[in-house]
Amino acid sequence: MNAKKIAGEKAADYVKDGMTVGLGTGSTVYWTILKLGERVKQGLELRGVPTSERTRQLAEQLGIPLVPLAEAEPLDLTIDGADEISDELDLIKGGGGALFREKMVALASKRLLIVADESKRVQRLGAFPLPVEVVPFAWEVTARRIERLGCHPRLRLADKGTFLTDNGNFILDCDCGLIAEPAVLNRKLKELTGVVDTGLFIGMADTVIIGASEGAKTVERQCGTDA
Ligand SMILES: O=C(CO)[C@H](O)[C@H](O)COP(=O)(O)O
Repeated sequence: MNAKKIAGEKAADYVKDGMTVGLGTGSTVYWTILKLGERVKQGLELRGVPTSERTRQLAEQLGIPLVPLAEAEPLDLTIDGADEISDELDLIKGGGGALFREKMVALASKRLLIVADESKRVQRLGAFPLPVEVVPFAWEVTARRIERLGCHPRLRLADKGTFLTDNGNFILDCDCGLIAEPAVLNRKLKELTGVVDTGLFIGMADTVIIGASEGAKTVERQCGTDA
């Protein structure tokens, strides 16, 4: 069976009546949103906060009531996918290009629940190129600054030209090698003018649900491991 589906559907069990929930982006949380759509049709009271235009469209098609982030804080829970999950439950996100809104919504939430298949678990982050959202103005200059931090940025392309985020920005996919100190790298990147945000989510995930054909495994953040 589809491991992403198993993890995604399991996460929907965490959503209780009356909750305000951040709805993540990607092919794993897709299954969560589908399940929530079914439950809303059966009477579940839920307010969703989408993390991308793609997710907004899906939720609207399913009849999930949506609310702008500015009117929703604090959210009870956000459910989202990830591109890499370390042993410390630090994450690389942004493979789908939604990292900025995903981070905004997750930071406004009491709890962040991540859904993924086993392939996303790593000992150390960095095999997956780190997505960094940058403003388009003189992006090459920002890329050069990132290069000086020891990363190799590559401009993300789409079918027709440069990939644009929902915020109208570019994504630089940065090969930084295996990242020894994710919090330090995150801080250095965020200090650069031109960088909007990075796909490093440090100390943010509370719970991870890993799907596998034999079922879903849940991993909770250990107290005291926050960055
Ligand atoms: O960060 C993301 C989008 O910006 C996604 O959550 C991440 O790419 C995982 O996606 P998928 O569940 O499709 O593997």
